[in-house]
Amino acid sequence: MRHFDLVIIGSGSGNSIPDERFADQRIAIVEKGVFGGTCLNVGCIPTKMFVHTADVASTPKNAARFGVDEHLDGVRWADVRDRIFGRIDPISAGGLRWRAEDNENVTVYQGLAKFVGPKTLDTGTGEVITADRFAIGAGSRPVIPDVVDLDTVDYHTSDTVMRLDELPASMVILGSGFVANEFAHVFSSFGVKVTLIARSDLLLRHEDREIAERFTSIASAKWDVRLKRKTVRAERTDTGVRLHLEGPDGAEVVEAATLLVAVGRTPNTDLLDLARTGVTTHPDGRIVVDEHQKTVVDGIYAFGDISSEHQLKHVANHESKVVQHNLLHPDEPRSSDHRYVPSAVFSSPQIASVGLTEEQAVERGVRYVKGTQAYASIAYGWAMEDETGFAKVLADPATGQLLGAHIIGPQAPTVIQPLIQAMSFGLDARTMAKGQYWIHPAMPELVENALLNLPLD
Ligand SMILES: Cc1cc2nc3c(=O)[nH]c(=O)nc-3n(C[C@H](O)[C@H](O)[C@H](O)COP(=O)(O)OP(=O)(O)OC[C@H]3O[C@@H](n4cnc5c(N)ncnc54)[C@H](O)[C@@H]3O)c2cc1C
Ligand SMILES: NC(=O)c1ccc[n+]([C@@H]2O[C@H](COP(=O)([O-])OP(=O)(O)OC[C@H]3O[C@@H](n4cnc5c(N)ncnc54)[C@H](O)[C@@H]3O)[C@@H](O)[C@H]2O)c1
Repeated sequence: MRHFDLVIIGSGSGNSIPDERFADQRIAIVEKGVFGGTCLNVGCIPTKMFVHTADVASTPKNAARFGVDEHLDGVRWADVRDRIFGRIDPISAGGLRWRAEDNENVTVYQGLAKFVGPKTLDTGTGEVITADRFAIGAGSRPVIPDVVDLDTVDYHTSDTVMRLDELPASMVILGSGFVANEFAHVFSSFGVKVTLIARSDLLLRHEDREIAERFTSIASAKWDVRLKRKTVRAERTDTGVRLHLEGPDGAEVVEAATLLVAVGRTPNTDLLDLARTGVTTHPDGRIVVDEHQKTVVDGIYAFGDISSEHQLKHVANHESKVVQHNLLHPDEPRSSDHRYVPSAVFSSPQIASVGLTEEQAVERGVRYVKGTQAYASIAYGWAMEDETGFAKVLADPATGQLLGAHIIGPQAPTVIQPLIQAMSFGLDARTMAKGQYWIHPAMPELVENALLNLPLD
């Protein structure tokens, strides 16, 4: 049986662990799917390439108010898709080739890893291996909801919908979170009639309520948004799919050419037979880790979607760097920093947030003051004719320390970054607003004014 110093399960964020400092270690990487993981192949990167393309396709809709008349001649789906994957697929293939052929100390196993004993792994390739240490970054996969007869219809998840052969005339999207709202923007901008089915009373209900309410109201004007609906049964039709729903007005049906299921992601722990090696999991399936990303088994670490409550690439990257350090310096371990984890929804409009929502502040009894600023009242907002976007900041009334920040509107994920920086480094709102220049008339003036609008002494 071959023995390694380190085995990495999953080639997503885990692939960045072995660098030149590991040159004297024998390393195995086990990957069951496409090399490079979710973000590169079926997640952040292709979706954002589609989102930008959707932004380009939707400009004519908003052009007339600027006195510019434009029209969309068409969307060449095959060209859109092939531009994106024509860039991504070679990166994945190149990454695999580099690890498998050019890294002398690394062996790549292309199979489904499963523990068969303490620190003993079946690589799914016919070979069982052992190692002193393991780094588990096996990620998550789409949840398939319990809807009667769903298995009898052709449905897509984020894993497959970006590679459709052709654009459908219509799409029903089950779910109301990140994936649902990003793809609703993409496909509706390409001319697909989109219906969104949400269980909750709001889209993006994890966001600050005022932000989710604003988003839901904008989305409802563009898409057929069905809130408070339970999907009970799916049915195949001659032209696609029919969903049977129960909602506030009783039973109803929705039909579309294509169904996209986007109701969350579950960690891939069930594939790993972790009990064989003693690694424990939370009730929701995530691997239990401490602040050093260590599992309960000495020498076994986990990071990213398989263990984190934040299913975000910047978190997976951060945690994999912590694992990398702790593998190299076990006696001086680093801790992961989850104090201010930001997130962004790249839909239309865009949303970004960090820290507490107003509802969380109330629930936790945290004292706060609030400052808001509309894009419509800053100079660049006039330039963009934005009428719906705003920023909202929450701060401690005694110290001025920022507690949370939420932005809906153009380039929100970029505009929010100085607030993430201020929170991470403990810069108070007044010093931040008044202690630096803000380029005029640029979009960060939104942040400056939201800070100045905080009722602080
Ligand atoms: C559509 C979509 C859009 C997203 N957009 C964003 C975004 O804009 N920003 C953001 O921050 N995050 C985004 N995310 C989330 C982000 O992609 C994930 O948080 C991140 O990729 C997780 O990285 P990871 O290294 O933990 O796992 P992954 O990248 O998923 O890597 C895990 C790898 O392990 C492999 N694997 C699993 N089980 C086994 C096994 N038993 N044996 C061998 N191999 C195994 C898998 O095949 C996979 O390649 C998006 C996700 C999706 C689905
Ligand atoms: N921009 C980004 O950072 C980005 C983009 C895409 C995905 N992601 C990550 O991937 C994860 C998965 O995304 P997601 O959108 O699938 O999950 P999500 O958790 O964001 O949203 C899932 C939604 O589906 C709803 N839901 C659950 N079961 C349902 C059912 N049976 N019928 C109808 N609705 C149901 C939930 O109430 C929830 O609102 C996210 O949590 C996020 O961390 C991030």
